[in-house]
Amino acid sequence: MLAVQGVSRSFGGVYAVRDVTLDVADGEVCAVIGPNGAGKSTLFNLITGHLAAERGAISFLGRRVDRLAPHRRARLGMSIVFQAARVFRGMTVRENVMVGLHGSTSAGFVAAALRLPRHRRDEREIAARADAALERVGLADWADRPADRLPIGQQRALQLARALCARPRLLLLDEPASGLRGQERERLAELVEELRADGLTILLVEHDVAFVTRLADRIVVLDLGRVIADGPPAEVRNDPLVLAAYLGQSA
Ligand SMILES: Nc1ncnc2c1ncn2[C@@H]1O[C@H](COP(=O)(O)OP(=O)(O)OP(=O)(O)O)[C@@H](O)[C@H]1O
Repeated sequence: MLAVQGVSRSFGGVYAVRDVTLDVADGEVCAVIGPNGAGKSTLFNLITGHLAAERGAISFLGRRVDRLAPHRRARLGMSIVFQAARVFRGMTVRENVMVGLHGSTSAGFVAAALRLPRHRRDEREIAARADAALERVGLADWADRPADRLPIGQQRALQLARALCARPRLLLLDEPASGLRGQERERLAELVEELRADGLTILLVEHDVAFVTRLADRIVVLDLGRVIADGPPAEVRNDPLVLAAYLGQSA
C-alpha cells in the first residue's frame, strides 16, 4: 500500500532521515520507533507531504505521491492524526468531527454558503457520517456534549473519529499514546486493534516501545535517521543494534 524508497531529508547539512526504505502492506499495522531525534517526525512529515524529500520516492496505492501536496495525498486515501491535536472549544463532539467534512460532499462550499437545499441534504449526510465514526470509536453517547470537557483519552478517540470520516485506506498516527496513561492507553490500543480488524492499514510513529510491541505486526526502528531494524516485534525487541540505540540514549 505504501512504499518509501531511499528517502532522505536534511536540515542545515545534517541528515534527519537518510536513505530510508520501508513498505506497509495492505491490512498491516506498522510502527516506526526510535530514540529522541531518530528522525521519526521527519519521516512522518515526508510521508504526509508536510515536508519535501530531497531524494527517493514515495508511492501510495501504486502511484508516486512524493510531489503531491498533503491535501492531494489525503484525497487518495491517507488520513492523519497529528500528535496532541486539539479539539475546537465551544463545539460539541459531533460538530468537532463534522468540521472539515464540508468540503468533501458533492454540493461543496458554494451550496453551503448559499444554504441551498443541496447543502441541507449534505448537512444530514455529514452528521450521519460523523455519528457512524463516533459510534466506531465508542463516543456515541458523547456526541452532543462540549468537546473540551472530554478526558484526554477520549479527545484522542475524537481525533480518530475525525480521521475515519474521510474513509481512509491508510491511517497515519503521530505518537498516538503520548500523554496517555493506564486505562486510557489500554483503551486506545484496543481501538487501534479494532480498526485493524476492520481492515484498515495503519502506520504509526511512536516513542513508546511497549505500546507498539503489542499492537504492531511489524516494527521499523530508526536511529540517527537510518533504518537499523525492520521485522516482527519479537525479533526487533532482541536486536542488539536496537538495544544499543536505546541504551545509548539512556546512558
Ligand atoms: N525543521 C527542522 N529544522 C532543523 N532541524 C530539524 C528540523 N526537524 C528536525 N530536525 C532535526 O532532525 C533530527 C530528527 O528529528 P525528528 O524530530 O525527526 O526526530 P524524532 O525521532 O521525531 O524525535 P522525537 O522523538 O524527539 O520527536 C533531529 O536532529 C532534529 O534536530
